[in-house]
Amino acid sequence: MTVVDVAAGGNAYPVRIAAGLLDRAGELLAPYARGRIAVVSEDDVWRLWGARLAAALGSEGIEALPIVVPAGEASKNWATLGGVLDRLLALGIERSDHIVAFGGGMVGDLAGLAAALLKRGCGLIQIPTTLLAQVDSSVGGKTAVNVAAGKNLVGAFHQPDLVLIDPALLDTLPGRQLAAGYAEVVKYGLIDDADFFRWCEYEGAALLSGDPAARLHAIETSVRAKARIVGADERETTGRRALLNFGHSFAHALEAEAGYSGALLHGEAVAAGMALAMRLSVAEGLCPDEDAMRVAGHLRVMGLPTGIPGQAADRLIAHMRQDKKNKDGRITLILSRGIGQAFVTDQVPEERLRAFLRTECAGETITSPASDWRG
Ligand SMILES: NC(=O)c1ccc[n+]([C@@H]2O[C@H](COP(=O)([O-])OP(=O)(O)OC[C@H]3O[C@@H](n4cnc5c(N)ncnc54)[C@H](O)[C@@H]3O)[C@@H](O)[C@H]2O)c1
Ligand SMILES: O=C(O)C(=O)C[C@@H](O)[C@H](O)[C@H](O)COP(=O)(O)O
Ligand SMILES: [Zn+2]
Repeated sequence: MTVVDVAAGGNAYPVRIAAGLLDRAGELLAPYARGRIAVVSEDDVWRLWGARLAAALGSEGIEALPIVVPAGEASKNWATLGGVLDRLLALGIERSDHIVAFGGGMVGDLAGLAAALLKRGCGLIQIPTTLLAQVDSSVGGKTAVNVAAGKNLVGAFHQPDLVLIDPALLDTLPGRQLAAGYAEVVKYGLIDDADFFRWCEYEGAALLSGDPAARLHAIETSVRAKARIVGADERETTGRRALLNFGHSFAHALEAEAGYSGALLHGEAVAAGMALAMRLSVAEGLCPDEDAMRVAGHLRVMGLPTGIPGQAADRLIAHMRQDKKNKDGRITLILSRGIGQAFVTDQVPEERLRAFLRTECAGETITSPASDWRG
């Protein structure tokens, strides 16, 4: 088993990674349970894997108390959060108890926020079931729901006490979801690890086709990168953690335009957003064109969207004005000086950003299964 420690929130917590870990959940969760433990999940994950988790917990005499919400990003909202909190209260969950988030990033963010709010904060354990959640959302303590004004605009930092990553859970994940999660893997290469981006170019296809070694390498490298950045800037105050938002200013605007529907997955939006961030960096004279082309080429080969034809630049800018990274009314972006050299800036005037987006929105469709989406 690989263990990566995340130093955040005053305490370090372990991220345990190994195929088959789900079946050891009873033994690993026993120190956090008192004969029973609430498990927040969603219907597809619970149908596929709920019995395995319940059996693993049962083997140590722990009763799983499932709270199951509908699958999909549309559940990451106030109403569902309220329902989860009511259920937790009805179950008599106490502040010293732990809640298990068992699902992808949607469940992780929703259950994480419920844990942050319940009785002003109870314990949280993440058992991520998508590639995206295993490489990104289960680690680092960001929790949130989407609201009418935008993506993730209401939330809290609430670190888990334990993260259990079982790559074998990805065996049932549909290919489109794997590819979407892969966008966040590529992100770590683009932030500050050019060698890892090169690894992605060589091994990304193996990872998506289910190769266990490639999968494990991608998860371990991603979790280590995330732990390093979160450890340096837990609450995104120095700018270091904001690097994890590479591609996200655009991505969140695109997701809002898609109405948080399954038409555009978060990871797909991040892929398009990263391609845009690279091209904007080129347009600003910051980054070699060949790097932007290399990134877009790789994402496209992996079945991810890299363009935004048919979108409305003004609408995207309106969403971007709500971004949490903005300060003093200036849009803050993560741009790039080249692969592995991302940085934070508020130096792109809104009018240049608008002109860039207008050109992009008027661009040609670049076809891939995911980029059929036109908003
Ligand atoms: N907190 C963070 O740091 C952070 C980081 C990245 C993304 N996010 C958030 O995560 C969310 C996206 O997460 P996601 O991509 O995991 O989406 P998701 O949680 O909606 O899961 C995607 C789909 O995969 C299905 N699924 C999950 N596990 C499965 C399995 N093992 N087998 C078969 N199907 C399975 C789900 O039913 C769902 O339909 C977004 O809300 C995003 O904002 C948060
Ligand atoms: O952990 C972080 O920090 C990230 O930015 C990771 C992102 O992949 C993730 O999508 C996150 O939820 C975005 O955070 P937000 O603060 O922009 O809502
Ligand atoms: Zn993300």
